Amino acid sequence: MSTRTPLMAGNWKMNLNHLEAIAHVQKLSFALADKDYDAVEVAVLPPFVDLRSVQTLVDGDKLKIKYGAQDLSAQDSGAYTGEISGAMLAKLGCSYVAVGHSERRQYHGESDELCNAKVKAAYKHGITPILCVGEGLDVRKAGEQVPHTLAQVDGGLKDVPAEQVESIVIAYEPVWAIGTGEVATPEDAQEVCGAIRGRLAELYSQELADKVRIQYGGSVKSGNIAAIMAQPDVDGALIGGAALDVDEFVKIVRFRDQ
Ligand SMILES: O=C[C@H](O)COP(=O)(O)O
Repeated sequence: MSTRTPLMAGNWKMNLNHLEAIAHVQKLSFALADKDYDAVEVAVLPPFVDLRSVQTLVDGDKLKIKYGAQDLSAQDSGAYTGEISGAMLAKLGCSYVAVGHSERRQYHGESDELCNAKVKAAYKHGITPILCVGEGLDVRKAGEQVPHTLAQVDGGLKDVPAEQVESIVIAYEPVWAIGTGEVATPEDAQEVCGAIRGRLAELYSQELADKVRIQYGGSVKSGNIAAIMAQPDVDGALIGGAALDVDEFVKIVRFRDQ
């Protein structure tokens, strides 16, 4: 039986300003109890401009909620207008950073090479990357979801050493299921998450592969999370829309109660 602690991470995307972020995290922390954190790791990924407020709240009230960013620069510092470095995120106490979310790949042209540089930048500054991978609808229709996604895993992890990769989180998010209400079936999720674990075993070792947490993401809600989490290679979820509703997010964290 897996000893991996599930990670439920709420990706707020471009929602909630810094005042709304404070109210949201306060409400979430009131709703969650110690036993929730014993069973599941809970994290939020707010917009950059909210992170200082979230840090102050989490530190001041000694909250057990983890937090992180939705992206980072591959560069450390310098003339990169609009970019945010891993060092800056580390200073803000970020535990996690999403890398290569499909919306970054789609709207900002992020390649596997850039994602690989961002994974390395995150580790350089002691932040755990959540490497996002997954296929679009055309790839799914062609039945190529496994090789497509494994190529993204290969690209994102190129030359990243085992001692770093053993802590990575990989989020499998079929693009056709993101924000569409079209959730992948639990079997769809398991097929690709299992293949990702198999690839980690090939690239590194079975021991390492067994340590890595692999999330599913795409229209996760309280009503479908239990069946997805019942799959042997799914270790949590990256949650978009449903994470903006505290009550719904808490129900997802408590998936075992359903
Ligand atoms: O990062 C989260 C994913 O893009 C899923 O978003 P969603 O839950 O709104 O479908």
